[in-house]
Amino acid sequence: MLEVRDLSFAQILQEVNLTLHKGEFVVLLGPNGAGKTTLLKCLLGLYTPTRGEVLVCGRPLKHLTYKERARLLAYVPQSYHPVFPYTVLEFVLLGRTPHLGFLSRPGKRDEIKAREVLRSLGLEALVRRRLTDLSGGERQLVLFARALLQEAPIFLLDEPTANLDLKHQIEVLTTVHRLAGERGLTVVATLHDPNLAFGFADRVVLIKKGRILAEMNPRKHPRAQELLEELYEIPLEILYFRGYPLVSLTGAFPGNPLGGENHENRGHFMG
Ligand SMILES: Nc1ncnc2c1ncn2[C@@H]1O[C@H](COP(=O)(O)OP(=O)(O)OP(=O)(O)O)[C@@H](O)[C@H]1O
Repeated sequence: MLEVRDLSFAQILQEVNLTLHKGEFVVLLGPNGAGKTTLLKCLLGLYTPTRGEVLVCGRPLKHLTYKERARLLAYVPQSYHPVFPYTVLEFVLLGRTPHLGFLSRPGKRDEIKAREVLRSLGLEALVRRRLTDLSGGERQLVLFARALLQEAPIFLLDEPTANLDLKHQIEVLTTVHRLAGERGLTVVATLHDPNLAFGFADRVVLIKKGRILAEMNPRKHPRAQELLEELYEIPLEILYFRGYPLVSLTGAFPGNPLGGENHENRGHFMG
């Protein structure tokens, strides 16, 4: 569905190879500045790779028109600062643009779809509110709604849960996971919470200093702890609870006798 071949971008990304399948939910995990957003922007065609290429459904991304790209790829950016005071409904309807003819406007059916998507995310009360007046989390959900309305088969999400409370984090990731399963959507999301990544992703790709450090099966990986410690350069533990890996940082907390400089003793302290 989406293939990254030997991609380098400036000094930021080096020799990235990645194949993303239909219906797969892949999470990019890595420290600040690792290159995750840059990779998403290369996948979108906002940045042109210095080397290598991106293939979408077997076609080089650079050969696709902007409209073709918009039909295939939906993007939710990390942050969005609206300039125009669109209402939520007007803004979400912009997601239909790639499906409309030249100079045509969204019709009644588009509006019904938009309202359905907003309702499915519990946002019906916001329909007439101005985008400029929303909280960061509400705006994030509206961006997600606009991307859903685009009905693209590939979803690129940059920290989709960053401004959301626990309930909405779970709601967004559950929706994404469901859509990947039901509609065969291919999803690439960057996340900063490894526990959410392990809980929802089919595959976790670790990115460090612009390179892929490893790809992991999120449920079980023999070197999970070692790899995450290498990724974040902190001591941590992975505990398994009800079949899910949970990353614990207690070994690094101040006052923990087995933490900090003594973290080589970790693994013996589980209480
Ligand atoms: N337009 C740009 N010009 C120059 N350097 C850039 C540009 N965009 C990003 N960078 C640099 O590239 C590196 C990777 O940035 P990127 O935003 O891709 O990281 P990230 O993994 O998404 O980080 P975060 O988790 O903090 O969002 C950083 O060092 C950043 O400063």
